[in-house]
Amino acid sequence: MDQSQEHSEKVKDVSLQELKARLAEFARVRDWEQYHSPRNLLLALVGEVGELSEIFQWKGEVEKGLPNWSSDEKEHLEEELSDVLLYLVQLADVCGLDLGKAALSKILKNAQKYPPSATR
Ligand SMILES: Nc1ccn([C@H]2C[C@H](O)[C@@H](COP(=O)(O)OP(=O)(O)OP(=O)(O)O)O2)c(=O)n1
Repeated sequence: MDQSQEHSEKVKDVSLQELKARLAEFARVRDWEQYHSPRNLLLALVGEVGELSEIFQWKGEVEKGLPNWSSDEKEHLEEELSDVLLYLVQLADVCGLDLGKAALSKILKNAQKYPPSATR
């Protein structure tokens, strides 16, 4: 079993708090906190959204579950999705916001704005 397989076996669920803490440590030990301003992180996030979009660019519509994609293509997609998530988590953190709490609260607001009966 290689290191990444071993890692994915061990990881059952991942919290935003854990990602936030690990990313803060990653930046701290490299002395990169000085670069991680809200604006810089936002630009990095947008750059990664661009890289994510490139994966789908020119492909036409893609079937859910990606049945025709190679494992390399799926791994590439996992990496770009992760980059977006990791910059998003860092952006919320340096803004002093609790992203998990905010997202749950937004889901509640969305449900009030779009009640199930109104969407049928
Ligand atoms: N100042 C930085 C630089 C990188 N990262 C982390 C967040 C992303 O998960 C990843 C981004 O690294 P790269 O800029 O090397 O981007 P890619 O991984 O997309 O590489 P490439 O652009 O060569 O495909 O590293 C970070 O937290 N802070």
